[in-house]
Amino acid sequence: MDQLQNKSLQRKKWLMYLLLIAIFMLGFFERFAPAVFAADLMAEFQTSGSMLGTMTAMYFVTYTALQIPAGVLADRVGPREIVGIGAVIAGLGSLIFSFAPTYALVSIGRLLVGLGGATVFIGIMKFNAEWFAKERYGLISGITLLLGNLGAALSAGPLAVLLSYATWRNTFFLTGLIAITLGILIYVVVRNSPQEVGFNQTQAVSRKKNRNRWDKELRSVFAEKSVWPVLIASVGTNAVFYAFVGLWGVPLLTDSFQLTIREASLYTTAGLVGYGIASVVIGWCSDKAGVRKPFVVVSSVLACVGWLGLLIAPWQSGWSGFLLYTIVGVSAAQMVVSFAVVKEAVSPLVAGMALALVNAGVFLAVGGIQPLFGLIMDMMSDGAQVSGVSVYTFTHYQWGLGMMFFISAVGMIASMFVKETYCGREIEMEQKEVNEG
Ligand SMILES: C[C@H](NC(=O)[C@@H](N)CCCCN)C(=O)O
Repeated sequence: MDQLQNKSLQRKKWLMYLLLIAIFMLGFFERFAPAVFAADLMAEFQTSGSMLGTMTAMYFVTYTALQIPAGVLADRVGPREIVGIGAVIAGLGSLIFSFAPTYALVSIGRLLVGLGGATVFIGIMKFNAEWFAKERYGLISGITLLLGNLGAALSAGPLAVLLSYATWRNTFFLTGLIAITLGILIYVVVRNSPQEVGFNQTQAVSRKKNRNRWDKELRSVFAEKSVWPVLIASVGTNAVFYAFVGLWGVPLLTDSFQLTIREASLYTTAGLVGYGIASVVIGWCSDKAGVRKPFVVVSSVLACVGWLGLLIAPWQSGWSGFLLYTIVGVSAAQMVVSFAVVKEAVSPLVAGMALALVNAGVFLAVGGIQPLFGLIMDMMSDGAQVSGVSVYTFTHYQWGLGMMFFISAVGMIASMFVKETYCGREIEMEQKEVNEG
């Protein structure tokens, strides 16, 4: 490939990445936006908090359930088709949401947003695996996660400001139109791999030769021993962190140290900022070092230190609290390296399925850990309530924190069994041997 061709290929790659990242950020925005509109939605549809919760949870249930199918489709069909069509479905869901006159219809809209959105992350990760050099996979995964979380941050602060100018219906109408436009553009512009634009043709032929039936491939991913320690380690860092910042991190501070919700949110924000920055740093460092496992192990150890600190250290609101929330946030960035390890541990033909398995596993774990934390506190409390709401003290939260520490400790043990993939060099050599022999 001459220099001119290479330049034009690079330009195309970044344009495609930009389109994909735009729909990814929009998806994160839509995921968290109902929190800002909660009061308006409840008033408009005359619903209780639990009905509102059910409606918003539809997104997460569909999203999680469709991760593995999305992985299969990413491998068999390709990111262009699944993300393009997924974005249009999510956009239609958003439009239905914006016009819905009833609770049932608004829920259907939300369900479609989850259904279409489920394809996006796995599609991008598969695209990254095909288009970016394996030596850059950690960095590009870190950047991808950071940008997605920026979309989530936009749905909190700036959206609340926007609300004084626009209604929730206008906002979802607009996001619906943008998603449909992006979906069409992705379908037209994105190509699944450099081979589709004429590069690396020999690789394309050898890949076709090695294809199996999709169910056989999926079974091979579930049977791949090196995927499971990565998943357990990621639960011990990433799932516990998400479960905490998504639900218990703020009430712990308001109940134990009498902070306001606004003050307490600064601590979870510190954790999320640490998570975002560390995602890029860990990805970059791991690529540069040419190894993955030490980064997985160290972040697992860091998670244990953070949760143990929250459990037994004499921390307070103030710098010590900020520090511990930031430590557990930083440790959660392990996910970037985890995604890289699973992608490198399996054949490129099934990378989407392996990434989807780990992502779905972490999502499921978050869904399990959040209620378990509450259940443990309920079991340990004397049932005291004020105006029908349970009252918890720091001692009750310590039981929940103990569970978090336990999960992170199991994750740390699992991290020791994670396979070193040397940033993909190992599987490349194995494939060369297969192709030659
Ligand atoms: C990119 C994102 N997945 C993640 O961030 C995982 N770490 C799992 C997070 C679970 C949050 N409830 C996604 O799939 O959109």
